[in-house]
Amino acid sequence: MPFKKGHVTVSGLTVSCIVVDKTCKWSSVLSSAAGRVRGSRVTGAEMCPESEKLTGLIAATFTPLTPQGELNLAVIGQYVDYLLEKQSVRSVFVNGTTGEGCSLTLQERKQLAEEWCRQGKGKLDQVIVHVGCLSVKDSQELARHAASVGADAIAVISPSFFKPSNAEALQMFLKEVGSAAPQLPLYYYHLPSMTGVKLNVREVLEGIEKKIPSFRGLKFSGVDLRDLGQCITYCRPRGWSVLYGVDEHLLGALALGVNGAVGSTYNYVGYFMNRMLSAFEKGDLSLAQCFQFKLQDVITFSNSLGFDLAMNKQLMSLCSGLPMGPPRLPLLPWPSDRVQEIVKKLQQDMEVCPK
Ligand SMILES: CC(=O)N[C@@H]([C@@H](O)[C@H](O)[C@H](O)CO)[C@@H](O)CC(=O)C(=O)O
Repeated sequence: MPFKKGHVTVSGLTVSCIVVDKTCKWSSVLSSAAGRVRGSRVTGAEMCPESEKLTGLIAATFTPLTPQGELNLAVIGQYVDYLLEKQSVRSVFVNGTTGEGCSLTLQERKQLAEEWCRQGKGKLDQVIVHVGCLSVKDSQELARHAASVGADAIAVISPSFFKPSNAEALQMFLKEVGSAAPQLPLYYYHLPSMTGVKLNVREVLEGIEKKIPSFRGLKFSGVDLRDLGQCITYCRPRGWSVLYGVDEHLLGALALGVNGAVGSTYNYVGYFMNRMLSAFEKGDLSLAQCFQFKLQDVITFSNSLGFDLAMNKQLMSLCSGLPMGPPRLPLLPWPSDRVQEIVKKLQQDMEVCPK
């Protein structure tokens, strides 16, 4: 794929970027390669080829439940088509925080992973399955299963009840999980606000490729941009992906060089945030800022109403028209009129940036 090395001046700062040939699926400085063909495997510790990298917007998927609170797998097929056609989002992160993964049984997580891989085959670019559990044995079981159903990668969050006391302990945990699916790219999912595990991620990365040949990068859902920058410095020469997970901070992370983003809002404003990526790629910082500021307005407004996963899930149902159903206990649904207020705010804010 022909790349043109381009130089764009962004408010006096010269940003050298690879302008990917427009025929590429994601003509974005983020991807520097089209989404890879699904189903390829890790072949060893060599540098990750560009085409293998996880890039662009990745939707952290919600888990559809019936009104009785049971899995509603029948929705997944429509969900895949909705993401592709309405949001221009081509990859998913399944059973994560947004998916209430830690509130599901192992069996339910396996059923979801299998259904997303089945429905996404030939349609989605990447199906990443989150396999992290409090128990290393459970995580290994989910990793083995993810490999057996054709997932493209696995991600692992740190255990959060008994927490790793240092970077080495976390590396050992990740190594044990990765050993159950040595052919699958493995990503460490850093989410300190929920796990309480605040280990410096750059320290977790030190020498990890020697212990985990399948390690391929990070999903960084934290706000420590110094640590993020240090991680990018470590990952970039190895060809690994650094995916950012705080949607309302994404533009700052893009400036540091993240390869892509995983988040809940890309389920319903993915089309909008893709426009932010394109503006950033073209060096139109003021337009990119417009998109980011608008998402921040919406998140700030939502937070004032008590925004949590339950409200986010109801918001997804209203925005997409897909029946996401109730949250699982201990989360409780919110009054619908409160969620409607966010829909109204979204509609007002998300259409005001220049076309
Ligand atoms: C704590 C949390 O749920 N963070 C979200 C964000 O997308 C978050 O919903 C968004 O930034 C709005 O605050 C993601 O990082 C979670 C995620 O990627 C996942 O569901 O695995």
